[in-house]
Amino acid sequence: MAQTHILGYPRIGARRELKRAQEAYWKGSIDQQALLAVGSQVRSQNWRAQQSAGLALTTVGDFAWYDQVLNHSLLFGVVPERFARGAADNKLDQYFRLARGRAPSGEPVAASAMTKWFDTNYHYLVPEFTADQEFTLDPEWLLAEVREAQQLGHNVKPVIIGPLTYLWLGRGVDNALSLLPRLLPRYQELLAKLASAAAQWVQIDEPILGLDLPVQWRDAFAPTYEVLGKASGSKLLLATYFSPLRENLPLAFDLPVDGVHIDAVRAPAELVPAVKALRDNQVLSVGVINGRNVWRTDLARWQQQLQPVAEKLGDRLWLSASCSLLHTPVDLETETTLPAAQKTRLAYSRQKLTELGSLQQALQPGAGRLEAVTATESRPQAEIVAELADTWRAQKYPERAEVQKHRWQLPPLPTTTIGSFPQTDVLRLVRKQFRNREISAQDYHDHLRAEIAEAIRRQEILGLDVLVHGEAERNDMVEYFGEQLDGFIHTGNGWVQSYGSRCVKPPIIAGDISRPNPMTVQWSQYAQSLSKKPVKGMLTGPVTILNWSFPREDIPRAESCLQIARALRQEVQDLEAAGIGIIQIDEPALREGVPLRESEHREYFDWAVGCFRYCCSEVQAETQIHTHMCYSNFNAILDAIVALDADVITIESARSDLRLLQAFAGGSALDNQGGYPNEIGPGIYDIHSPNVPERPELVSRLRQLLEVIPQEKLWVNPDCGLKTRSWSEVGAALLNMVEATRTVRAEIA
Ligand SMILES: Nc1nc2c(c(=O)[nH]1)N[C@@H](CNc1ccc(C(=O)N[C@@H](CCC(=O)N[C@@H](CCC(=O)N[C@@H](CCC(=O)O)C(=O)O)C(=O)O)C(=O)O)cc1)CN2
Ligand code: MET
Ligand SMILES: [Zn+2]
Repeated sequence: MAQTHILGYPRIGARRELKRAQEAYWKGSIDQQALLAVGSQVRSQNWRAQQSAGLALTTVGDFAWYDQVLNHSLLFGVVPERFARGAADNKLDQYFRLARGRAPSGEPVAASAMTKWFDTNYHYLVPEFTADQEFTLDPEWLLAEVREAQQLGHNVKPVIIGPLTYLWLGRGVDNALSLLPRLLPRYQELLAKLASAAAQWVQIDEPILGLDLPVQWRDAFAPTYEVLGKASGSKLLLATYFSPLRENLPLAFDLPVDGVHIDAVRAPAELVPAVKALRDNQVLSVGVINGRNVWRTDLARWQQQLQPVAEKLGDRLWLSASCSLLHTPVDLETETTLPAAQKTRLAYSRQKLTELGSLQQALQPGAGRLEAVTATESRPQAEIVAELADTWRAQKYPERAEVQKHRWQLPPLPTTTIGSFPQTDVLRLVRKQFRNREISAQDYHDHLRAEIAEAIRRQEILGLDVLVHGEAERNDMVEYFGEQLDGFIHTGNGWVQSYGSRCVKPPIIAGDISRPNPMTVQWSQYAQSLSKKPVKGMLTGPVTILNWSFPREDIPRAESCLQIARALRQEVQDLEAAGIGIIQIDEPALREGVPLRESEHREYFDWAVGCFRYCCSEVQAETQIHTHMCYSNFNAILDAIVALDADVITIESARSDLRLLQAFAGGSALDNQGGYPNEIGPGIYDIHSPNVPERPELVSRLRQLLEVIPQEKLWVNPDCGLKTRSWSEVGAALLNMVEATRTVRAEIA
């Protein structure tokens, strides 16, 4: 009989218990003991969910106080100098300082860099290596969790990130692979410890096997796993996900491991080759339940496809979700307000465990045929791309720039912000009261207007040049639009971890999308009425709305993206007609939607970039279009960014070096690119940390920027929106930013 297991489970808790406990601990309102207790509760609930769904193994090691990659940095002693002080007495606080730059004990320090986990909206903390990096093993946390689960009666399968993926994720050395000989012995020791803790199986994740790997990285797999296979007293399950294995498929199955997991949702065509490549003593774990979406699985389809595999492999077939369930919400049972008709179509993490059991039953000899779902017809992607062929604005940038310069009369180095201002406790509370019908729509709207007026007043006092309304009306930049548009389901408790304690509630695209009413016009218009300075209209772009929602599975993503773009184009036109002359269309998720395999990039950019341009293809030359992106690492997609043809782009750059900006500035000897031809606002300070930037450091940052970017193209702004910060931090930081800009303006006048 086929066995069942999962690669990982969400750790936020069914009601975001962990988030609340973390934040309370950081604020000082609960002590460490209380935080530890909540973590332990979440773990035992997760394990019980797996056990009671009949899974053969319980996955342990997927829990983290902040991030699973950071767990590994502590596991292997990858702790940069600046965090080492004061560590001995409080390990958890050291961990939080690495993650966020501060903790209840110890001095504030610059936090580790954060970046996207493959093509997801989850962020991990980047390991910081040095050329003389030493690795030490500190397995106590992991071993304690293994013991904790065993004491609760679980058949434990620990999960760790494999050495090659871990090194791949890090920064700080030119060739991280050169560190492998020093890291590998620590993995050997760890595997020995897990085996003596009686782990029969260990899951070792190597998702980089789904990437276009440089040859030296591919070549490193065989010798690495030769060593690990021998060292391990446990059986090893090599887990891959998010992408087809393609040329790495034979490589993966040839490794001396006892099983391989493939993502059959992202790579259905690899099921047959995987069965062929499987060696006699290996198990094949097939991820058929989608770990990246919330729709119920078409089990009939998998019953049919897996029947012959199940007959051939017997208990060497393992059934699983495609990837860790970290990326789906926890439990559909906590949704109390969703209509039954919607609820029956959905499966969150807990329901996915049940689906595994149902599929297992359906693959038993003599099981009845499951009822098939009828597929909807959809038009081919080529037709969509054809519809997007001509979306360029009537005038080219140089011509537009002239008109816009004349219209706005901005000072050199114009200052602005990215859109959101602090979402205060009061604001969230008022929104909650409105949602629970404790206050009227009128009262809620009055409150929002007061928030907007306050944001405008503060910006006027600070002396910023291009203002924003502050996004007070938005719970989230994607969820808000999902609620305004037809075709989306919005959930009450569909939370997914984004980073640390921060979660998002992605809306679900359930049908064709359209815009019944203007979505932002009244707020922007009100804000503009309060100031003579331009106030930017603020929209989330079509690609970001798509990528940060749960998509339909019955039509191509490009089709939904175009539907969203049509709705946004109407909104853009309405904003322009209401006198909003600068409109920002954020596309922070353009980057993460890029397929992991380069061969698929072209097709993605054709429709993604086309959809963005479609939103603004009708506006007047004098209307200035801005866009915004975060999470640096833009070099590889600069051509696509240029093709968006926005008049101004603001990007995150404070934590990255000038190499990034050289690419934007052009003339980089490395790739010989022409750079970004329009205006650009590289973020001059990091908004993810509570630390306030000092004026002298901002002045020198601006001087550096002027060395690579021409003065007439340079804007001044923070890295990203300010919603997660407090007003006291924001006021102090922006004042320093404006003052630093004045200093530098005087120098160039
Ligand atoms: N979708 C998305 N992805 C993104 C970003 C983003 O902004 N949106 N930014 C980047 C970084 N990621 C981020 C992700 C989340 C948050 C964030 O602030 N999340 C908030 C939730 C935002 C939200 O929806 N807030 C709701 C309130 C939800 C809530 O918790 N309400 C309480 C009541 C209010 C309270 O006590 O706080 C409750 O229901 O119990 C609102 O404003 O209405 C959080 O986890 O705390 C920030 C950045 C990349 N990916
Ligand atoms: N306009 C948005 C904001 O300021 C852009 C955020 S990008 C994650 O919050
Ligand atoms: Zn941003």
